[in-house]
Amino acid sequence: MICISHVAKLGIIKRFVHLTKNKYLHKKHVLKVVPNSILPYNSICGIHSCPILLKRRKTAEERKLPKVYEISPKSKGDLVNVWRNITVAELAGVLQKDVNYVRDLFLGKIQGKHTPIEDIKELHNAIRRSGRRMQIIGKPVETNEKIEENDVFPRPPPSKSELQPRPPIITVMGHVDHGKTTLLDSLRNSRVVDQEFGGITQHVGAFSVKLDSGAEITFLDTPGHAAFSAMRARGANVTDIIVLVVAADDGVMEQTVECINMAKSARVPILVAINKIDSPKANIENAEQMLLQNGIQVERLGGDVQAIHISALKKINLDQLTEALALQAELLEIGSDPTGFVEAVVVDSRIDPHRGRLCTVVVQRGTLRKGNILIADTVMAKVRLMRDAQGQLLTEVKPGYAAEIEGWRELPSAGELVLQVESEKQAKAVIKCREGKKELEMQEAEKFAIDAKTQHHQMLYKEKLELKRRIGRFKLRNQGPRAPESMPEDDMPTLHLILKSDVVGTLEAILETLSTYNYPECRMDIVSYGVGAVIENDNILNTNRFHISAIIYTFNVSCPPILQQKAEAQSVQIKHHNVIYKLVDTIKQDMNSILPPKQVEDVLGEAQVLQQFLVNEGRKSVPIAGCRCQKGVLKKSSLYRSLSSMRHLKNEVDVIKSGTDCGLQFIDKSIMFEVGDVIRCYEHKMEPHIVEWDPGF
Ligand SMILES: Nc1nc2c(ncn2[C@@H]2O[C@H](COP(=O)(O)OP(=O)(O)OP(=O)(O)O)[C@@H](O)[C@H]2O)c(=O)[nH]1
Repeated sequence: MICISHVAKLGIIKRFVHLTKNKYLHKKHVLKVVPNSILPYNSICGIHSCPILLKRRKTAEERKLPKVYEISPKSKGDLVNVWRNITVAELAGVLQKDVNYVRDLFLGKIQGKHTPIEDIKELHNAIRRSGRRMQIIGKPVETNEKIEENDVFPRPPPSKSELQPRPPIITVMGHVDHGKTTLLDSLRNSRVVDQEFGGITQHVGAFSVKLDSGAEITFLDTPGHAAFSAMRARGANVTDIIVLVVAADDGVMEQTVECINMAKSARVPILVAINKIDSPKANIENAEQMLLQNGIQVERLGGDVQAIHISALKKINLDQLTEALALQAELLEIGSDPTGFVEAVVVDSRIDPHRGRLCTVVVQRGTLRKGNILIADTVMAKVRLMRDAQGQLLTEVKPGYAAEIEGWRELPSAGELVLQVESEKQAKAVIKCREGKKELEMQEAEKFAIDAKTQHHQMLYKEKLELKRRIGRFKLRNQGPRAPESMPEDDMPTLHLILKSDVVGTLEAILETLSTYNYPECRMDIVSYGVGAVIENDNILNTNRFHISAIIYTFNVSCPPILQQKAEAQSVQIKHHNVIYKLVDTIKQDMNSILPPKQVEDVLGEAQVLQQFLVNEGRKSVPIAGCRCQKGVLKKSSLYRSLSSMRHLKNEVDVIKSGTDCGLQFIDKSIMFEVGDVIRCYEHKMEPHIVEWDPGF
């Protein structure tokens, strides 16, 4: 035992502390040095008074390991309510601890925040580790109202008096290579197109252009298609006008038509830019005619869609295009309310290696400023910096303008609606509530999927049921005669039968037994079945309705004598039973009696090949099997019917008996023999056909 009284050499103490695994090392601690440990005894001796408290630090490995909570064998802690498939986040709520604490309780076996804990035993152990007890209850339903309470929504539309003019937001769309990027590039006066990999638009964002008139226009500098679809998919219609770029040398192409349809379904006005007019192959009339064929009638052809003929590359008529856009925007009376909480739409988001998460938004309402707390779906941002497309820092962003925002905790997706909230606390509450909503939606979707599956199963079940009914497998009190036309017209031997039983239960049991019948060579046709004595109708069925002769099988029911006589007169058989297996036997016999006899092979004898001889016949050598008859007899007339010669020694014989050697030659001379082959002699014979049916008893 050594008493530590002074910490002079921290390094030594650290090593010592590491050895002891004590949480704190204090001068009052009495420590034991294990012989042969890495700490030499002398290094501790001579240490004097120690006024400090040392906290043992975790090693890197220990830091990685989840905290271990012991399971208390007889936990008498608080009782907590949990439910099956409770998630880690939900359990954290129940235990009023954070998610990491809960993860530790599971010893790192469960990681995801929203992972449901399926293993009840694991859950039980984890709760015991927390010193509580658990009881399983049904999952508490969080009502929609409760969830809605914390969510935020866009404000109601502003009144006309609150509206102030704002730049129109333009999306440029068109077929691949028709010049969208070049147009945006020329409008912005930068060379985006040159920097693109393979010439395909990858740059994403939005920028505003100031016209000579002082008016401004904001262009969504994105592959119009993708941005537009993403925004539409999330219900955000950011675009005021679509510029449809059509290359004059190519005309309307597949994607041009798609864009027209998109614009129409979103009810966004179109302005056509017939591009590449500088190209020698340019055919403006043709392009306009093609547009007409696709429902876009330009002004020159008597319609109301403006078409500006431009060259994006040579910057021809670009002013005309922007002026036309400004004019159209004026006609549309585009305006917005720049006051109050910000409402915006995410145009794009990306991660910059130096600046972190960035997201370009177009402000639709309110004025965006540094420090604003924003929320997009379940992602929040505290606006740290705002820049325009040229990278200039902005102090505020008014409606109709775009800005790239820094300060996002995670990346929001394009098309998400961005809303300003009062504080980070409110943002967190909104996120929680939206996550709750999503979970509910997921549960709904799951429920929907389960319901759909159940319905599908029920449908299958009903179909099977119907099938069973048709083959007479299912219980029905009285199943009327089936339609005569439901019987296939073929020559297959068929036993037509009518069943009469005393009670439904027995009838059901008989039908169930009959349903096991599946011998393919004789059909069982249950014409009708029912409960009760044989009635006139059962009998008449045979002659009048079906022109078939069905046998009436009764089970524990009688047949009035008069009907019996009538049946006999009409050669209708009525067979009475009171034991099911006997009834089944009778049915089998009746089936056997209608089946024609079948041909079977009757093995007469077997011979084993001992040697193969090759005998010359004329110029050919033919094989002969030198055999010994081992079973029965070999008959020349029956053996394979292809035997050309059967000899004992040198004599041609007709029969070889068991134990006798012989030489066999087949008509088919290509048959070669090997020692050990078995040659079987058989005859065909006719046998009564016996139905194979195992009803299970
Ligand atoms: N002659 C001529 N060529 C043009 C004009 N505008 C674009 N181009 C050329 O057409 C090609 C395609 O132009 P882009 O601007 O990349 O076309 P895009 O529609 O953006 O293509 P994607 O990004 O692939 O959808 C490039 O080689 C441009 O130089 C024009 O006005 N005249």
